[in-house]
Amino acid sequence: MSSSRISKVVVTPVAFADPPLLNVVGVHQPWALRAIVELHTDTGLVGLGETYADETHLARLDAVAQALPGSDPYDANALRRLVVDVLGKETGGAGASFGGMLDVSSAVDTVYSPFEVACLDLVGRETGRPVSDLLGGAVRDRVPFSGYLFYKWAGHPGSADGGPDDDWGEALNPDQIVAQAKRMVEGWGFGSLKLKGGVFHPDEECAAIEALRDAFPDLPLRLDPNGAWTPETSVKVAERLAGVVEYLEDPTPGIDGMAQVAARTDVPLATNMCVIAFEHLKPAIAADAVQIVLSDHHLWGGLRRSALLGGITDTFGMGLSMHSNSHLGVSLAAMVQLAAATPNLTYACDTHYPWKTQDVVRSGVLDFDDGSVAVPTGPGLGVELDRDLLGELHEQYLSCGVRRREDTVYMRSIEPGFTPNTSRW
Ligand SMILES: O=C([O-])C(=O)C[C@H](O)[C@@H](O)C(=O)[O-]
Ligand SMILES: [Mg+2]
Repeated sequence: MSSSRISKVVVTPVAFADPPLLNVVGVHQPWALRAIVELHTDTGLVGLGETYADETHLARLDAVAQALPGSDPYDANALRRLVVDVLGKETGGAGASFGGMLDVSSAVDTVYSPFEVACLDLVGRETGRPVSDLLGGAVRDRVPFSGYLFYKWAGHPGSADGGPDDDWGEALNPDQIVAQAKRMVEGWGFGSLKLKGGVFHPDEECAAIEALRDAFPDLPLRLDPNGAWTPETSVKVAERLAGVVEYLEDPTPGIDGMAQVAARTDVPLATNMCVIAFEHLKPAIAADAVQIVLSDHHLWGGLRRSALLGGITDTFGMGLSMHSNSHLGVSLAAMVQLAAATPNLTYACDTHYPWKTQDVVRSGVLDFDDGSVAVPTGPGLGVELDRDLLGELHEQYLSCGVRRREDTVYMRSIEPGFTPNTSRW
């Protein structure tokens, strides 16, 4: 039994430069926000977690952080009770919204997650075991990721507080998407590709997928329009891309809509939008609405609950993939540890990692080779904070002015008439 207790909790909001990546609700702001959670113990250890940093979420993290000293990092059930209690007092059980695409009915899982990850990091450091061992043991020593392609502008248009322009250039047509994919494949070795759609008419996005198929005959492909299409259009796209994509991700919103599409196509449907909490699994499975669930430990309540999700998808014969949002190295390490210990991870995981140019962890641990990351075998998550970089990215948070993810608001500052493309086509 451990004698260590949590003695101090530090939550540091950070901002890092993010390119103008387009999606169904708008465009990424010049700065992406994350919060880095540090749990210090009275035995001198530090455990790490990473999560969203929208200001409402930050306030909830801070409330939990204040209540946490004295807690036992081994007692995940007590941690969850504490989060439920604190949020009950702070919010009366309100949900949370993360940038227009992800709304959750309860904030418990998203607030609990970075603390649970940091506790597992602590326990791993104390016992000398990698987090994958604490989740049941690694079943693979490398975790495959897919190259995440985005339509994008060449740079952030004339924003006074804009971040530095990126060197990816414009990607607004099939040729430019293929060029982006070549850079992803050549630079990181990805063995599968996902295109973020929901930006242009589905015919154009299908043409981009077909151009990718011609350019990369052997790579599995995915298209994710984040619910931009009606069920009718989704069926037409599925007919056109049958045999071309390994799955279509959230072609249309909602369990009912996805079920209508699933009934009329053999193309597997994946989701990180209509099944984002345990309560959604029963209706989705009953309606056979989705064949693949994208797990996400930030959203599903940490690593153990994500492992539980893996078990449920296995039980019901569903596929399992992994979702990402713009993130830094602590999240990547947690994703890698979880994926390492997930026997039925049937698809390469998503990651936004190639899109960022800054980090808070020391380099050299989480390198991509052949599109995959070697599972760290050292204690805990296997990554260390670089305190200079943490300080730098915190300064960027303080000065950048962004306080929540607002893709639609930012898009409207550039195209005032913009309305989200949800169910548009
Ligand atoms: O698979 C997904 O739906 C995502 O990756 C959601 C993200 O928010 C993505 O759309 C983005 O970064 O714009
Ligand atoms: Mg998705």
